[in-house]
Amino acid sequence: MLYCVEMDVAIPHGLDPEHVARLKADEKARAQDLQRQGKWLHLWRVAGRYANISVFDVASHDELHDILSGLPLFPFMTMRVTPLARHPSAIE
Ligand SMILES: O=C(O)C[C@H]1C=CC(=O)O1
Repeated sequence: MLYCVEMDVAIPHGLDPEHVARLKADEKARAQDLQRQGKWLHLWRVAGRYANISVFDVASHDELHDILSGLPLFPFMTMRVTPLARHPSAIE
């Protein structure tokens, strides 16, 4: 099942910079692991915003929720999830 997920990141200004750097490093490692597993198919920066648009390929709503809620930056992200269905005019 494919899902488009838009993630907006808002890290509070007062957080310890070392903690933030650790969170970002952990997030990057987790995102790259999920890409290698074929679950995080696309990861695009939204130009001009601390946000991304991603496409996930997972088995269920529950798997997607587990992945998203387990991301290290999850407490600082607002997510909008859109389930994707095949478009009848798509050629692949
Ligand atoms: O930077 C972001 O968009 C937030 C998050 C999503 C993947 C990742 O490495 O960081």
